[in-house]
Amino acid sequence: MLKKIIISEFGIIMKKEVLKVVKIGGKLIEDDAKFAEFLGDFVALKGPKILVHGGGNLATEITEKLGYKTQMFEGRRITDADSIRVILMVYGGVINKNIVAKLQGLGNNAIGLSGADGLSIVSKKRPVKEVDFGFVGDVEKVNSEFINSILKQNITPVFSAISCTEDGLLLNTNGDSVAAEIAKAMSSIYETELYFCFEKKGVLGDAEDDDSVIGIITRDKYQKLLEEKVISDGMLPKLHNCFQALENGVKNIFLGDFRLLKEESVYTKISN
Ligand SMILES: Nc1ncnc2c1ncn2[C@@H]1O[C@H](COP(=O)(O)OP(=O)(O)O)[C@@H](O)[C@H]1O
Ligand SMILES: CC(=O)N[C@@H](CCC(=O)OP(=O)(O)O)C(=O)O
Repeated sequence: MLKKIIISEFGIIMKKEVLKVVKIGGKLIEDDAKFAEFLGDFVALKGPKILVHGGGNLATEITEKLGYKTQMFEGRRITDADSIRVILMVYGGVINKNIVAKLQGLGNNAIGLSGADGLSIVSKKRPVKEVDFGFVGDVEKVNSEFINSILKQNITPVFSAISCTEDGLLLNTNGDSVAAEIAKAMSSIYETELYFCFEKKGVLGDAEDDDSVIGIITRDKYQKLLEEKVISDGMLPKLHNCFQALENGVKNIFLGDFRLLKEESVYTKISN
């Protein structure tokens, strides 16, 4: 058990157990060698852990093969009635089940979930403002007690980027948002750490230079990066989610590539 123990002059204070919430992006899932290395490191993590996966790339590929168009706006997919069917098949089906099976093969018991399972991630359809996102949800509630009941059985929950309304409507939800909302909700029970594993070694100061990783991003730095337009596309919701999580109880947040779970990896840390 990874519990932090602090010895003060008044005796021993037991701190909350550490929970790691790890998000893996769709592009990494498709790279067999990198994904295998990532899964090995994930399985080796001690203590309770949760895996959240994306799959945007594969969803785009299948959608286009079927002759439908893909439209993104500020890093989020505009999801019409045809797209949501593909999303459910790809995220909830082939990707989620393959990851769970791979974890089982590595001796790590796991269970694949969408937000509808145990009504674990409740969302609301994104209101139509400047853009109508269609079947896209914003998370409103995470059922932390249900998720904890799985962790307590030593089973790793593996979440796809699918949420569900109270009325039973399945909605596509940005995977980074799902991870951040789970981490926020679990912070009432655990000391929570959030890891975003994606294509790059961290947040880059220069999009052309893969080695220009910014070590620490504070809120002030984040505002500057936004103003200077150093961040774009999928990095916009990713960093927005990071600061939301930091302000809502998540202790530590890291962004990096498939090696992020290794001790010696290069990464960006999000800080106040
Ligand atoms: N400053 C930046 N540093 C790193 N990546 C950036 C930056 N600005 C934009 N990006 C883009 O954001 C992408 C990460 O977002 P996204 O594709 O949604 O990740 P994920 O693979 O987790 O889904 C990177 O692959 C990169 O193309
Ligand atoms: C609403 C929305 O944008 N949902 C995302 C969910 C998948 C995801 O986040 O996948 P990656 O992590 O691989 O980008 C999408 O459909 O692309």
